[in-house]
Amino acid sequence: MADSADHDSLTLFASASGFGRAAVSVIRISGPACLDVLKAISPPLPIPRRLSLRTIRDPNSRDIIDRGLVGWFPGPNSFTGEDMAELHLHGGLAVRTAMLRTLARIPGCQAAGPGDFTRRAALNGRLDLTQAEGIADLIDAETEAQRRQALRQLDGALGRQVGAWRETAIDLLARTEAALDFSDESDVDDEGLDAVLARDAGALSKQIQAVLGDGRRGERLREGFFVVLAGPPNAGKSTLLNALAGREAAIVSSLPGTTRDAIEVRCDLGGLPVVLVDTAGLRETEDPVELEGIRRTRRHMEDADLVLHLSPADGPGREAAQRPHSLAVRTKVDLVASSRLDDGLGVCALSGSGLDALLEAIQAAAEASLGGGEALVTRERHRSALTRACGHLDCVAGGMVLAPELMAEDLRLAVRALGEVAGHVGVEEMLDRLFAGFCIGK
Ligand SMILES: Nc1nc2c(c(=O)[nH]1)N(C=O)[C@@H](CNc1ccc(C(=O)N[C@@H](CCC(=O)O)C(=O)O)cc1)CN2
Ligand SMILES: Nc1nc2c(ncn2[C@@H]2O[C@H](COP(=O)(O)OP(=O)(O)OP(=O)(O)O)[C@@H](O)[C@H]2O)c(=O)[nH]1
Ligand SMILES: [Mg+2]
Repeated sequence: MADSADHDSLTLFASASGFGRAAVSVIRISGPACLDVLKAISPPLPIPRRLSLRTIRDPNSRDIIDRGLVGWFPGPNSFTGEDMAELHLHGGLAVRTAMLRTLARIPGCQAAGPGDFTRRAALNGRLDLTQAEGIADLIDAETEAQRRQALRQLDGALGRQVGAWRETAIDLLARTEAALDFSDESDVDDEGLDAVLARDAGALSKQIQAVLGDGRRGERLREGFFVVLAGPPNAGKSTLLNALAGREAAIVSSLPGTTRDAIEVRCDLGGLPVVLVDTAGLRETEDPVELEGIRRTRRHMEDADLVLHLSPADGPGREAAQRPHSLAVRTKVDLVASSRLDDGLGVCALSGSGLDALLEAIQAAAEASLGGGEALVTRERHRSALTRACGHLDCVAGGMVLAPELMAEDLRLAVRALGEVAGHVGVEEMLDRLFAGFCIGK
């Protein structure tokens, strides 16, 4: 965080393309010194918003750093709203290091922290807080459904909806305050106004609650659908995880009690983010390490969106599904004659037989949980602010008994809670929290 109220005079720079080796790396610069920096390192100044090939030099030594493409984006029509520049360099480690060092030596320039560019965009009114979150989610999106949801939020879908609710609440507040102002004028009949306000507040609360009643799909799509592989030691949990992941993520052995720590593998099932968790086999044991592993298994099973109960086909009968969100799966079906297999899910992780049907079943469960329409609420932050707003609106809605002053206060608190979502209030603090999870250069 290089920014605070009086730091806008600083010009920030950072690699916008990470720190690995690549064909091209992009360095972004934003702030009042941009124009002078470009004139000093890569004259002449390019035509605005058109990448131009330039020799880029250290302004003091005149040493050539690289020959690259330079972009000049004068404010206020830039991503941050400030003057901005981009240097598209060869993507080598030494090139980037030399460039960043050179920029750091230019007076008024400072290396940006995580999220600093987006923070400036938000503080300059180019984005609201929900759109800034959309950017963070878009960068983190690993699957198609996550990408679409993030893009929708970046496009302002949540911000617009909450903005409209806030306008409605402001309107209710204005009507209440008008009634308060005129209440001592005996000829103004505000009899019945309370009832109308209560009804309108209740209607607004219902609208918000309808959106909140989405089964947390938006939040869960960001987190992923958690599938826990559970069952007795040696059931073949780790072998199945590896087969599903397509790599040797977990250690497999014929010794029961091999897996102790939970092992997570992220995958993409039909565009949905699924996290497979291999766990320690459940059994009675004295081994303190294994006991801890089993304790963790139980915790993972409680938190899971879906539990696969694995049991070897050559062992005792199929376990009945213990919870609604669980599936019984027989493993090692190669060990028994096919005539002895029941109709349920069965896999042989060694040959891959049955894996497609299992993946289909997992995908169907993930679709039932995460799919089914576009969620607006994507973070607990949104949910808690909207829930608070509903609480205040419901006080007004249920409130023939409330004094108009108290109605006004509840409406004010509802407006405030709704304002938090897009960052009309408390924006600095929210930005700090959000950008703690951002990457540098964004
Ligand atoms: N090279 C490069 N690619 C990039 C970005 C970038 O900053 N640089 N982006 C960075 O996130 C994303 C694109 N987002 C952007 C959003 C707004 C503006 C911008 O200049 N907006 C101005 C002018 C718009 C116009 O001319 O149509 C504005 O909104 O006023 C640029 C990029 C992804 N790709
Ligand atoms: N024949 C056959 N053997 C299997 C199959 N899947 C796993 N095995 C074997 O079963 C043994 C146990 O496999 P693991 O995957 O380590 O079992 P686990 O459930 O993870 O066991 P713990 O981590 O100890 O709880 C290993 O020797 C595997 O090679 C299968 O489909 N068929
Ligand atoms: Mg194991």
